[in-house]
Amino acid sequence: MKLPIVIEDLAPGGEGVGRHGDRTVFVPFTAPGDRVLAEVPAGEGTAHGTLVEVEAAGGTRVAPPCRHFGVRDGPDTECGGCEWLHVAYPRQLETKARTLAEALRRIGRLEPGSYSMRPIVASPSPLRYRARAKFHLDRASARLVFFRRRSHEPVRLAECHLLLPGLDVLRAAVGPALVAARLPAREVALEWSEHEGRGAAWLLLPEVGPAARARAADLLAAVAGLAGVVLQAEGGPPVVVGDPVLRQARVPGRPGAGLQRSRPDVFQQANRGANAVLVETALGLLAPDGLDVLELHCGAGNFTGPLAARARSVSAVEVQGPALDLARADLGGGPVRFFAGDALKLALAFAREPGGPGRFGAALLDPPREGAKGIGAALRDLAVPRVVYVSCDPATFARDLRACGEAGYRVDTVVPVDMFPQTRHVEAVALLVSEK
Ligand SMILES: C[S@@+](CC[C@H](N)C(=O)[O-])C[C@H]1O[C@@H](n2cnc3c(N)ncnc32)[C@H](O)[C@@H]1O
Repeated sequence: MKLPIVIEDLAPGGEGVGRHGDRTVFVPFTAPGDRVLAEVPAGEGTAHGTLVEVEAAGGTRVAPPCRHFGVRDGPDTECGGCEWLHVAYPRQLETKARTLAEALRRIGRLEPGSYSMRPIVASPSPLRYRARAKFHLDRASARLVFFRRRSHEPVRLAECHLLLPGLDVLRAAVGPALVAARLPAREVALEWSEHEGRGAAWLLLPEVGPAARARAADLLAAVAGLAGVVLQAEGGPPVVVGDPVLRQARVPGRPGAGLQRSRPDVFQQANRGANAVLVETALGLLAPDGLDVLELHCGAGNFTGPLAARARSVSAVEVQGPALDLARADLGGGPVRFFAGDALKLALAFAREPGGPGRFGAALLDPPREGAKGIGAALRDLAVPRVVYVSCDPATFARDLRACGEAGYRVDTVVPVDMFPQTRHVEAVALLVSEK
């Protein structure tokens, strides 16, 4: 049935949310203040509706710049890449900060006011900010595509307003070249270095043998600006063709502030401008000057380099070999010692060593989306007085902060950072201080 609904807010899942009588209704592609007509399943209670028409636009609605965004009304619409291209950026920021505070309260048992919540840090660019992205190859159209929202149907991209212009050009060239080179990639990751004006690709293939390597060389010859490719079969080792190791400026436009190696199969923050602010925020909170620092989940050394410039020593832990290779190539010889392995196991092992407790004056951790279960107790056993936790998932972040609280740490400050404008995702940094 079609129901009139006034959209009151944005839900943590990204949809607009409003009420019809006593029913709460979630409607994608709506903005707070919109008066809409939505198709809603009959019944009672909470419902998920479909937008039929915006009868009157709310004050937070803006015109989305992309032809692929919004309700399905033709081929290549309802792209799953963005959620909030129709919502004014200040409202996106406000919603993200509130979602984070709510997760901290509900899951972390951290009441507002019991810690200092700083204003959310905006991305320097709300559009055209991505230096890397993952695509699928649609062989029928010879295009790199995103999937439609909640489906595996291809959206054959003619444009994407999240990609840096150089990455967008690479995207358009790589799809047809993959088909011409007969490389049946199931997934494709592309990365672009604004500093070098060149890019690299990672291809997930059914198998990687001499034929795939020869075809990858054809691909490199065919695509201007593509410097190298990493080929991988499911569960297999990465195979490098050409030179896929890019140099990214740590601060975009300021190569003098340092360069960092990256490769498309190794984790790296996609939003280089916001990443520079994230690193500065985390180090500002940690104050690592002159300290021996433990860094967990160091990846390719995003925080490690700036830490090494200020700390007395850095012990950096990472589980992924190629990430460590990049970090070592950039930072070997400095005051950094790298450890390959699981963050929790190594932290516990450090704590058991003679002189372990008290060995580190500060710690920084930046785990993947799943968080770092058990890390609170390990940090307590190490007697680390100050810890900065960087997270891309409010739910696991809140869970882990709660466990850190149970292990004797007080959450002092939290800073939300927007790494992913036009989506519901939010990054967060917390400073934890030992109460012991
Ligand atoms: C969110 S990324 C952060 C990487 C890096 N700090 C950066 O800013 O680019 C998380 C990193 O944790 C690593 N990782 C995942 N599980 C791990 C574990 N159990 N032990 C150590 N590192 C792990 C991943 O390989 C990845 O490099």
